[in-house]
Amino acid sequence: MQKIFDEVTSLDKRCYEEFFLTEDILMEHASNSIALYINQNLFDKKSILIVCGSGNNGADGIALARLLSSKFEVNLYLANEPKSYMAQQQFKRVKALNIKIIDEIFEADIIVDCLFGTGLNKPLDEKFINLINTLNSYNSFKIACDIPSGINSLGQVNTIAFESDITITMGALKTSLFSDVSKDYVGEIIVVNLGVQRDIYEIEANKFLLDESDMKLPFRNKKNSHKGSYGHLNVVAGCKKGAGIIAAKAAFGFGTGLVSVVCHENLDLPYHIMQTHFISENCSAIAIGMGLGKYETDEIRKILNKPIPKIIDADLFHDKLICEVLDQEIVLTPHPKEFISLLKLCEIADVSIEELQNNRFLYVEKFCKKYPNVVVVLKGANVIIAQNEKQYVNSFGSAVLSKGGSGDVLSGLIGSLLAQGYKPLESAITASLAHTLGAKNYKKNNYSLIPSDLVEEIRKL
Ligand SMILES: NC(=O)C1=CN([C@@H]2O[C@H](COP(=O)(O)OP(=O)(O)OC[C@H]3O[C@@H](n4cnc5c(N)ncnc54)[C@H](OP(=O)(O)O)[C@@H]3O)[C@@H](O)[C@H]2O)[C@@H](O)CC1
Ligand SMILES: [K+]
Repeated sequence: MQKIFDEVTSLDKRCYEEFFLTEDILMEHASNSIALYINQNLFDKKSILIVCGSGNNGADGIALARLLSSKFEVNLYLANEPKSYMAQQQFKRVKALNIKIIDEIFEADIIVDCLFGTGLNKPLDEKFINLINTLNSYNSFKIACDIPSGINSLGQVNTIAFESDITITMGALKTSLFSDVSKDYVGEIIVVNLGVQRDIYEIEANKFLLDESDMKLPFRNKKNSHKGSYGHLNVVAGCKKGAGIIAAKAAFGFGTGLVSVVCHENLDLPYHIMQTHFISENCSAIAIGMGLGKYETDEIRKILNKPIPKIIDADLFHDKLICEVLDQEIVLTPHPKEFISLLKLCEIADVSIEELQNNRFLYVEKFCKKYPNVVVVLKGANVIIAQNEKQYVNSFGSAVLSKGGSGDVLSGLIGSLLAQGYKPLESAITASLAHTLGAKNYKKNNYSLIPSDLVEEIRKL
């Protein structure tokens, strides 16, 4: 996994003060890294439009123009006068080299967006909205320098942002690149060094970007084992029984030895899934909430109070009952609408979905501060998995998963690992990664996935 930082100004400052690097050295590495990417990956292109703002993001772009000027047809556009010290220095250098500065933008093979980076500090005015709109309309290969212009430090987009194919970000990953809103703008994200290796540039962090290697699939090491060695998951089914059945099938395919659906009515289940009317004697984990609908509160309370690992989903996030069990080390898998209900029930915040989506990391942090034992999996374009002070981002998700039933598969996967004895946090991380990477492997198209396809792909991981 890779560290993510809310801000990097203090990390840049540490480079000056502790490693005696200058702003100029850092910037030369920043601009050189973009030049290197273009030289190595886009050498067949001819023209480049570099669009610069007045601060150091703009300065990166002006330096880039100097580095690429003899190899490409470079068109440098300064949207505002260079204002920061480094922007003025870089400007002096390109002027001395007679590099072409254009007054009007036009489409080029490559666009590099150097309008605003970490310094965006107010909403864009009409001039910049129009400029970014025009850039977005071009059919060029689009590179964002550090951060797509228009995304602020909290990962919010006020009106518009640059839609990049790739974001080359300086020094370390930033939280703002992983808001749900940012997902439509950042493209592929590449981190480059600023004169010291990344592990030296970076300090301790509480946020992490998950990599594929963080998925620890439940491979079996014991040769002398039987089905009981791999746990017994009980999935509590409610009114919408399909949800529980989808979860049960996913859990079975993910390695749990035995899976039973708990339901008072007789169900038509696949032959390998069992049915029980009450929680099984040897139950090693419970999945509850999905499709629950109307239920007998006392019965659910009794189940929730059993000292057995649990994954809780869906309808229970709208019931005060949930607050009674938040001291347990349980896994909760709310989507944004369910999470705002949970925040309200727990008297943490009464906010709209928009407010939550604009500040996902913040509200997860507030929740985990109050309930440090709970593992939260906040669904979204970038899933946040959190416990206590640590937050993990799974950015492998895609629109393929935006379907009824996808969440039930996830609950089943988490329940499966809990039943097999994995810890709640590791269960949530591996299950979430398997869920999104399985969906990524579904190659037919991005609209037709059904839960059984997803389970099939996950079984092949
Ligand atoms: N520090 C380092 O060592 C290194 C830094 N590096 C690079 O520096 C970047 C950060 O630079 P930065 O701090 O100068 O901020 P930046 O993003 O250029 O924006 C500030 C400028 O924009 C203006 N402005 C803001 N909002 C606006 C708006 N809505 N509409 C209009 N104008 C607006 C603002 O104007 P002002 O507020 O002063 O009026 C100011 O002039 C960072 O992302 C990375 O790319 C790398 O080279 C590595 C080494
Ligand atoms: K930018």
